[in-house]
Amino acid sequence: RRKRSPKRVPPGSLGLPIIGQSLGLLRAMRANTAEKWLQQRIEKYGPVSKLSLFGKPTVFIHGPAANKFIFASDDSTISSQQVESIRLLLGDRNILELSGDDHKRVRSALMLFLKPESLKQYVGKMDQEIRRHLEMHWHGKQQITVLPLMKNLTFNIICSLLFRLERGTRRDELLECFQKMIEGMWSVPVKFPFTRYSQSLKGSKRVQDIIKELISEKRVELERKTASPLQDLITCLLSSRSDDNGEVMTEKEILHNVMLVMVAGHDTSSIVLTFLLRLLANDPVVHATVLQEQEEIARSKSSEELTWKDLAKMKYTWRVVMETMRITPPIFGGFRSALKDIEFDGFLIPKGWQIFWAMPMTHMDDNIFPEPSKFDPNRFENQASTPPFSFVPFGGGPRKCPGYEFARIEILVAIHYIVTQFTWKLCADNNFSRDPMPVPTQGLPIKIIPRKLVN
Ligand code: HEM
Repeated sequence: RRKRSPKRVPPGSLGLPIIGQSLGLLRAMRANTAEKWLQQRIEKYGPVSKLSLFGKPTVFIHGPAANKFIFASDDSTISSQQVESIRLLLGDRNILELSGDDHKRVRSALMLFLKPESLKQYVGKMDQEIRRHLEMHWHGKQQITVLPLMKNLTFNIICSLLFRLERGTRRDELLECFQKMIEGMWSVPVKFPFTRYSQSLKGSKRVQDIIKELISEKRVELERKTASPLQDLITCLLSSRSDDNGEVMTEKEILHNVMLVMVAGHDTSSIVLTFLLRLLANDPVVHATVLQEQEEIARSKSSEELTWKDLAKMKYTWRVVMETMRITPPIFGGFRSALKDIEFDGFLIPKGWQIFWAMPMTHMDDNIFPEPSKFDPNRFENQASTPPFSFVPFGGGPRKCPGYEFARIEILVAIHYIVTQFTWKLCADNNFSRDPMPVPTQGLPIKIIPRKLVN
């Protein structure tokens, strides 16, 4: 009988105990040189290497096959893995913590509201929220800072669409506590009273209390039939029923998943919008083409508000959004955990080790996207030509972002009104750091000039 040779763990070094290579990676993220840092590893050790990150032995993998392995493997082989500090803030029954049937059940319930057929009817509501935002925060101003405003906008859209929580003192309080929670989310999880993390925990506690109140109120409204099941995400989750007519999600699961959706949906879209504005300021040709497409839509639209049909016409603008996410994906990468000994590319990933994947490694690969640093939205003209698992800003497989359509609608509606109502110029340099999401210098201050509206 042929003896199978034992597989070996990938080359590389685990570095110093506990610290490993964490500080090096974090430093590179902040200096926006993380891609270079990873490239140097690849040159030194090859495409698969071992290192130690955040106290755990880790295998770094990259490329389309690695993305496929991460996104398409079944969750008895590798599991999604969240940092303990974040689990404490969002709750242990949020979808990122779930696997197998639990994950499928909660995901299907979320999709009832987030699927395009449901969201179609809310384009008008998003439209109103965005126009109100521009009226309040842009008109009459000469200079604004984009990132905080976009965060405010996406938070308000989430409150209005997902919770039907309209403007007022409760929404203001929710925003205040939510911001407190977010500020310390990625800080060192030390729970002394004065640390950022303990402030974050306090914020999370108050956010959870407000969401619990909302859930109870909506439960009563549903019973009295003064609310409809599809009016917002919470009523949708409360109303979804299993085959035996039982509730699909427990109250705790509804709470923890509402917490997660608030975080997942607010940061990512606001960053895409911010980088889109930065890019349009830097590229007059792309800006002119987007403006032309949006002005044509403004001229031809049949009602005051944009409709689902109008969004379908924004083909070039969406390509610009995709190219923005290719060059600066809001999510740099992530971690999974090996649940058993696994082989990848001829190497052993031992049970219990982390697996680290990084999105920019395929987005900036010149074999997949020629001249990767060039901003060229037309590379997405024929989307079928992009190889599978190469362009993954929304992830892939069973955990692919369920908020894709929600994000598409809010980004397109926002950009429609911004380009047709304003021109703008950057006031700071073009640099950004990662924290771990990309953050432009000073939050991207811009000078704005209102345009004459087209008829
Ligand atoms: C441009 C905006 C967005 C980007 C780039 C984005 C990106 C991603 C990515 C890459 C993942 C997968 C992470 C992984 O596999 O480890 C993900 C998951 C997720 N996203 Fe998004 N997202 C965006 C907007 C949203 C919005 C608007 C919502 C909700 C309204 C949302 C809700 C979620 C949820 C719930 C998951 C977890 C899915 C699961 O584990 O099954 N995202 N997102």
